[in-house]
Amino acid sequence: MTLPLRLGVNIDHVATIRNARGGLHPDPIRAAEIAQAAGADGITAHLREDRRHIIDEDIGRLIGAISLPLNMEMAANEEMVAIALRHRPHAVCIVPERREEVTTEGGLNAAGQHNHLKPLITRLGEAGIRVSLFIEPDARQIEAAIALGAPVVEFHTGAYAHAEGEDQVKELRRIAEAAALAAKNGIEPHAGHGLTFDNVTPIAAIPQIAELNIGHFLIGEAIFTGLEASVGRMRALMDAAR
Ligand SMILES: CC(=O)[C@@H](O)[C@H](O)COP(=O)(O)O
Ligand SMILES: NCC(=O)COP(=O)(O)O
Repeated sequence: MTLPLRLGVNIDHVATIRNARGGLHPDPIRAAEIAQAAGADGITAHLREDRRHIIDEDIGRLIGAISLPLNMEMAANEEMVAIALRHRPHAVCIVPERREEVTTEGGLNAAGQHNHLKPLITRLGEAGIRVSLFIEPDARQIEAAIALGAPVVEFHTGAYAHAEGEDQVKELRRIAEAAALAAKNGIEPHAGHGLTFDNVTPIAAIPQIAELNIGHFLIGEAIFTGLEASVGRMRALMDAAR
């Protein structure tokens, strides 16, 4: 059975441009509204510890302004859990963070942090927030997600996106096998990072994957064609892949 494939639009880098001058324009909330009108099924926003793009006020405003589910990406720490419990987004996705990183460079080491992650995941789940773990497409990390009781995992597609030729085929196979393993164990598989018009189709064609979270490329493309067209084209490519 092929599941419907949802598109989560990550609006982080609208905030990157806004923060470049410290003002209010461009407003990430306006971007979320346009993305919704263009076919997005959800909005993703990464509240990083260093607030390099999305800031705390954005989370509160997004929840008040949009009817789409908000997937708040966050590090696994008490500060972020408190913010999530205060705002109650539809979902959180726990991602690894290092201040010196340019972007999320790898997946969460769920297998090596069970005792740290388990209470956080439990508290968030008890608050009615759907918890996802941003992991590599790796059986050991999937087994850790099962042990942690995470209902969703999101596979880091960065290695796939940056690979070429046979290496990209191998990464695609890793993701497909990981999606099948997660689904077989009752975990809903998502995917994201580095996806573009040129590389999305094979990922979108993986039948078990229920959601793709895509941001940087769509915001960059929007500079040239507009956000509505950028999101609309990604939506069409994902639909055509199914
Ligand atoms: C987890 C992931 O791959 C992205 O959703 C994340 O938001 C990347 O971080 P930046 O948006 O800061 O590049
Ligand atoms: N979790 C992936 C995401 O939200 C967007 O990643 P990217 O498309 O900005 O690389």
